[in-house]
Amino acid sequence: MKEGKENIAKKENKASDSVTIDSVTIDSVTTDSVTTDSVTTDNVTTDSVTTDSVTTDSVTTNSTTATNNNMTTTHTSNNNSDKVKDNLFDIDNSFQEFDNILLDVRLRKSLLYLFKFNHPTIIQKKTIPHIIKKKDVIIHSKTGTGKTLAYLIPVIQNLIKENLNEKEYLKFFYKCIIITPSDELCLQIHAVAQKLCTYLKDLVTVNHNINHTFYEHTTILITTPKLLCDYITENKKKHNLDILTNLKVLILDEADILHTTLFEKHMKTLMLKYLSKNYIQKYQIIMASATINKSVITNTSLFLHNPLFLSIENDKIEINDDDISGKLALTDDNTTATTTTTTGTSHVSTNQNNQTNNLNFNGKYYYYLYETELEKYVYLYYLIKNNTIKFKSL
Ligand SMILES: Nc1ncnc2c1ncn2[C@@H]1O[C@H](COP(=O)(O)OP(=O)(O)OP(=O)(O)O)[C@@H](O)[C@H]1O
Repeated sequence: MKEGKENIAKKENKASDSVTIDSVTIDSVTTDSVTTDSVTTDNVTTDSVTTDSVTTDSVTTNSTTATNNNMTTTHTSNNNSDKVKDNLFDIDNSFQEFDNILLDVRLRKSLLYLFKFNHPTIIQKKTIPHIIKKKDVIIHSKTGTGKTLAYLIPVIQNLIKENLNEKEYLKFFYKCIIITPSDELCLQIHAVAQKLCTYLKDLVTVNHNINHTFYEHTTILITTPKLLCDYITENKKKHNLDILTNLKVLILDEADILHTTLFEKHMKTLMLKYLSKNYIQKYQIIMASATINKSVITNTSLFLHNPLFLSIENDKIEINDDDISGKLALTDDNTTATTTTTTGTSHVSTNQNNQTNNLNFNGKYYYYLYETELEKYVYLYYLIKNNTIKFKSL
């Protein structure tokens, strides 16, 4: 599937090649609850970035000028935060390009200069405003539609805001944990998050604990269910340290796979013992998945707080804790349609259109039909595990 994803990226890059980004002028950047007077960012490689007037809910930035490796932002506080907060995004009209959404300048810079992405995909457009408002969401869209950035962009934006005023030792102590089924996926997500945080090294740091090579604390930790369980226990035992005390966002990527029996033991421990919704503090939960079925929603109701179901296929559907099964019929139909009967049949297709905005899927994909969900995931797990299929697939 990586092949397909790279093609999407290449296509989008091609489109953005025609846009000159030597000099960017930002008219409006929004940051709330910032009381810092001065924020300095280094490692900026832009030729010239100038922000003329930056208006924020609780902050008005008078001047932001970045030249080569030196960018300084000056903020002045204002108290009107809550009203404006709800209008962070004009969801219907203006959120067509990353260039005109209200993101931190350093985040936008990495999107425009490093990723060379100008436009959000449909699922990103749909998701980002809700995550930025700290809602629990379930992101449901086909593989390769940009779910990773759909949650990373708003989560990192929120972490930037939080960390501007944060005590130094709390900035880098596990504010966000991303759980995903395999080491390979951890590394892939890590690479994307790392790139997105290129200009934010003093505010938001990212790491994974694959191969247990990771001993330093970071703002974002990317991990698997087993590694996370081990890491929590190890820290408790050895250092009497609860690594979940500072948690603000929990993300389950490939949530459908995480809820198969393959991961049952560790997911149950995490959900019932460490991360249940009765856990001491409330944190935001985001789930991303290409297929959502009944068991996923039932299991996650253990710890989701009034989630929004955001899907490309269906319009936004509200799922309340006490109304889960009713809503499920909707998504269940979609899911079963793609996983029906004929055992062992395989297909190869090329040049399929997907549903993202102006993006076409040009790679190859293969699919096999199995009788049960479990067989499908077991098969897939071993394909990924043995590196037969690199990167992700569904
Ligand atoms: N806004 C964008 N513009 C152009 N390309 C994008 C954009 N967002 C993501 N992409 C590219 O699309 C590809 C697929 O993205 P991603 O891996 O996040 O999809 P996904 O929906 O998470 O897939 P999966 O279900 O396999 O996790 C990647 O190569 C990514 O770089």
